[in-house]
Amino acid sequence: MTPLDKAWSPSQWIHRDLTPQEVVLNHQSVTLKGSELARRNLYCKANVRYGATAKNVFDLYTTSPNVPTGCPMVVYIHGGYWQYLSKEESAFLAPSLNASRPDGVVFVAVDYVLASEKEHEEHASMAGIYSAMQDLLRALNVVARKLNCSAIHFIGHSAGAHLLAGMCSLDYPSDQRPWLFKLVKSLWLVSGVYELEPIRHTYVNEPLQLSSAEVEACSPVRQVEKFIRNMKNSSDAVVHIVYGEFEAPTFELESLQYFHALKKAMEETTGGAGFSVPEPVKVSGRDHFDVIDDLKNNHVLEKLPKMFGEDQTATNRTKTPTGLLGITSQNCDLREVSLRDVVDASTYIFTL
Ligand SMILES: N[C@@H](CC(=O)c1ccccc1NC=O)C(=O)O
Repeated sequence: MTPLDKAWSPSQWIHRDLTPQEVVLNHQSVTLKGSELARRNLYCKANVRYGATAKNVFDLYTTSPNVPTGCPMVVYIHGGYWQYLSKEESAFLAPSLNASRPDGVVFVAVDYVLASEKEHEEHASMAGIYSAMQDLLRALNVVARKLNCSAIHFIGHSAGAHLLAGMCSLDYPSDQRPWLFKLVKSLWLVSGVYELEPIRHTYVNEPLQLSSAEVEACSPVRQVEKFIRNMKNSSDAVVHIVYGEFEAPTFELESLQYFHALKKAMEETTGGAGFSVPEPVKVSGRDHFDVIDDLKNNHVLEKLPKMFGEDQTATNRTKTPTGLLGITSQNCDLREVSLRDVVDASTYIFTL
């Protein structure tokens, strides 16, 4: 293993009695088991299509098929260097998040095409994976508005944090930005990668084959102005940058550099950014993997109330439930959907 490969292998830097291979397998098994618990105990509407391929789907998990008005939506985008894992391992936070509020949450586990899935051709490139995030944001807005969600919160881990930051740094038509970002209340960027150039010189690049154009367009640290342009339409979102104490030093640096790039660009923005970025949180005693595995039960859970703010104990809310059954999509091209359709349609665009 070259020093550069090691620097970009989070499994090599753990302080646990496991081999690097074991720690990756352990992450997969913990997240899979947690997700199976969600599938057993929560209502799940699987495979809602948001984009061009059969992998551009997400699953919705709720405490009941009738979602009370005002439930927040929480979206999880998995990591795995754009090559491993799937939505099947992405619902492990759903049980604890659903239990953390009286009305639960609408939890969304996202699938996306992986670079290793060559059958998806151009969608399996970084540019393809990245641009699918536009479709994802549009689709989530459609569903959130249909279910009368009060807010959307995003959690991305590792490569998923990269995609989440990327989703907020893409070019959107200016007339779409206000409604696409209006519901966004928080981003949780956990152990992310924000600059792709170093990765191009490691084993991670074998399936990715990054071009220099992709490195430029798909490195969020190089696109902070677009992030600010988009996110100033959010509802005063908080951007949390989180990483573990026992990360590879490169990963700590990625988080700190992204934080400073955002801060600098925010300072240079006239009229205020419309969102805030607290100091990055370095979670003690955690590595790249258990920093997210344990989000459900200890150190970071105490931060979760902040995720929902005053929604926690909302009692005076009008509780008109909205049927989750109404939002099954079958081969529905969400890119054709406008906000008007979603708000005005008496019969919804999805068919059962
Ligand atoms: N080959 C990597 C694996 C890895 O980075 C990873 C595995 C599962 C979930 C997230 C990961 N990291 C970034 O997305 C390693 O050695 O740690």
